[in-house]
Amino acid sequence: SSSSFYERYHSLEDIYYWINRTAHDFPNTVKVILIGSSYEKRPLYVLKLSMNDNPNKKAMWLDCGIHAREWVSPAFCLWFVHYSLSFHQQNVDITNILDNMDVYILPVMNPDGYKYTWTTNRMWRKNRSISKSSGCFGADLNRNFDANWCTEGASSNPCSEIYCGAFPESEPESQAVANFLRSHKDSIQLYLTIHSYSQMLLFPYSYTLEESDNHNDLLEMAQEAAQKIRRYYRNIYRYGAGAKTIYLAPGGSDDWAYNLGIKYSFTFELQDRGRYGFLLPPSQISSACNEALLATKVIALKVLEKT
Ligand SMILES: NCCCCC[C@@H](C[SeH])C(=O)O
Ligand SMILES: [Zn+2]
Ligand SMILES: [Zn+2]
Repeated sequence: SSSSFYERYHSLEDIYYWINRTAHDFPNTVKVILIGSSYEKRPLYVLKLSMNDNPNKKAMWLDCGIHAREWVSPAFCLWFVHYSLSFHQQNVDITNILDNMDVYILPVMNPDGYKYTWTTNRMWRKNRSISKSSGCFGADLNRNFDANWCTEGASSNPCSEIYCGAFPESEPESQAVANFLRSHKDSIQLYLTIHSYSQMLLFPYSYTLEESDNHNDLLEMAQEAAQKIRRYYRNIYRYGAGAKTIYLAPGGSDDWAYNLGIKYSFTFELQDRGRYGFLLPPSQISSACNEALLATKVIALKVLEKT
């Protein structure tokens, strides 16, 4: 049954097929937008979910697969699209969200890295650009954005797992996302970026211990989401500003989107807390994605209340 499709990890080719098949099957609500290409010239496809053409609708952004080895992340983007298309008009929460917000979904932000984890090195994190001087590959796309770029919590060593790149947006993948968000910043009110693992709901800032101006709003939203996950799924998610809750991490997509003006910006770290880590078994995809879906609903509904 189709539910088993969404409870498995899929190769990059399968995901590209799924993207085009979904747009073909739902021509009135799903559009494919090519926002750029990866270092190895693979397409960066964004799916736009739009349930109606209300003129002054706002939007939210959801990206997955920025880090190659975090396979449950793309699994959630597919899960979210399937759930939205299957339960719009049935589930009151997703109906409320989709009636009032378009959703831009980037299922695999780092296709070269994702492919590499399927063919060569399951634990690869970065993209696959090459630094001629060092002969090492890849920049950490979540350190490559123009937000306190390459300060403490990133490395200027191209062989490091947290290499910040040659300069901000030096990588085609982060440049494509930044360009799209810049050109849609007036309509996009919520930015979500999906990672694994450690079960955390994080918000700006990660590049400094300073609090963001709407820190209390963001804290309340993350807290409510974590409390709902605890109540409905009996699972524990920590929450808070990134620098304090996980570690200092400059050049992140969430901090950059926040400073661009997208004042509701979150990084989700999905299951688990280390037992399997990045190698989360497919049998846990549904629980991980249901938890992420609940957090997404709570936060998106609160954004609609507040704006
Ligand atoms: N923008 C930084 C949010 C906090 C760190 C998130 C993790 C996900 Se693997 C990281 O990029 O190291
Ligand atoms: Zn990550
Ligand atoms: Zn992580």
